[in-house]
Amino acid sequence: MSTSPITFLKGHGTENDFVIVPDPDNSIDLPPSLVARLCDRRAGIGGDGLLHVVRSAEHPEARSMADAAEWFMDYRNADGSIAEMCGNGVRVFARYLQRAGLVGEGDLAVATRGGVKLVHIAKADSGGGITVSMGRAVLPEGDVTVSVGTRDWPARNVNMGNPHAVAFVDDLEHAGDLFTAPPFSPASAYPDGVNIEFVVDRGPRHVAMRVHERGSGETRSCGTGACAVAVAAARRDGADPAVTGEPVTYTVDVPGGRLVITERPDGTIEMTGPAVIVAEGTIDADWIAPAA
Ligand SMILES: N[C@@H](CCC[C@H](N)C(=O)O)C(=O)O
Repeated sequence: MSTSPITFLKGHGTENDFVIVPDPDNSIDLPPSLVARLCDRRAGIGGDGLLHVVRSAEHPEARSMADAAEWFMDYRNADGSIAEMCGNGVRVFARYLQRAGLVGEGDLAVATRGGVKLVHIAKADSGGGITVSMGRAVLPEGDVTVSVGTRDWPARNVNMGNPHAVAFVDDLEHAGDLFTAPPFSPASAYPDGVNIEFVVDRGPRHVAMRVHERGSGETRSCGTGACAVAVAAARRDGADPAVTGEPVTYTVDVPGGRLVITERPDGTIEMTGPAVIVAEGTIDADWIAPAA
């Protein structure tokens, strides 16, 4: 079977990096094994994940959202697994659409497995950041424990469309090398796996985090994770916009930069951060389908 070359781009948001595969008609076969090879940093292009850019009307998982959002972010983790949402990814996705001339500055709706997300692309002369309305956090009841080596911490279970465990620690070094996923309990809290954030305070409504992402390992940033952290920090600090009627904003530093997260009195969460397209190229047809 002959394989065609694939056009790709590379981009990142706070150094959470992605292989971007534009495929408006959903005609490219992207099995998990190919996604994992593309995301491989030595044998492939390299990325924490892959953004498959498809028209919503052309994708079975997004057709029902096509009236609300023309484009579907078919997000994959670096190991080829599927995730519901990627906060940094959706900003990079919007930046790609803008760069390709498919959308302009201003407002845009993007379909994701976690629902339609509203995105605002700021004008270049006002910083050029991208703000995403991430929806509401869900905080399931129940104690969760995360451990690294001989240390363990209670963690807050926060669902941002995808699952997170947020642990406040004394020192980010206590998270260790994060080469492997930290154990958590009970297993029943996260039947589909979890993204784990380790958090320290930096100042009033200012925290820093490291993350081990489900399906990708330690990454330099996680947008949904930063939202989960901001909500967990606010509740720990006794701040609940639904009670006070006032929005609450946290600055969340990640190894790859800074995200600003605001929770509004109606519970909706906005995330603002950068999104950069780095390169564009073509994936060799022979590499896509190696000889048997
Ligand atoms: N890096 C992303 C999250 C990507 C999905 C995650 N690994 C999962 O499996 O839930 C972000 O910026 O939110």
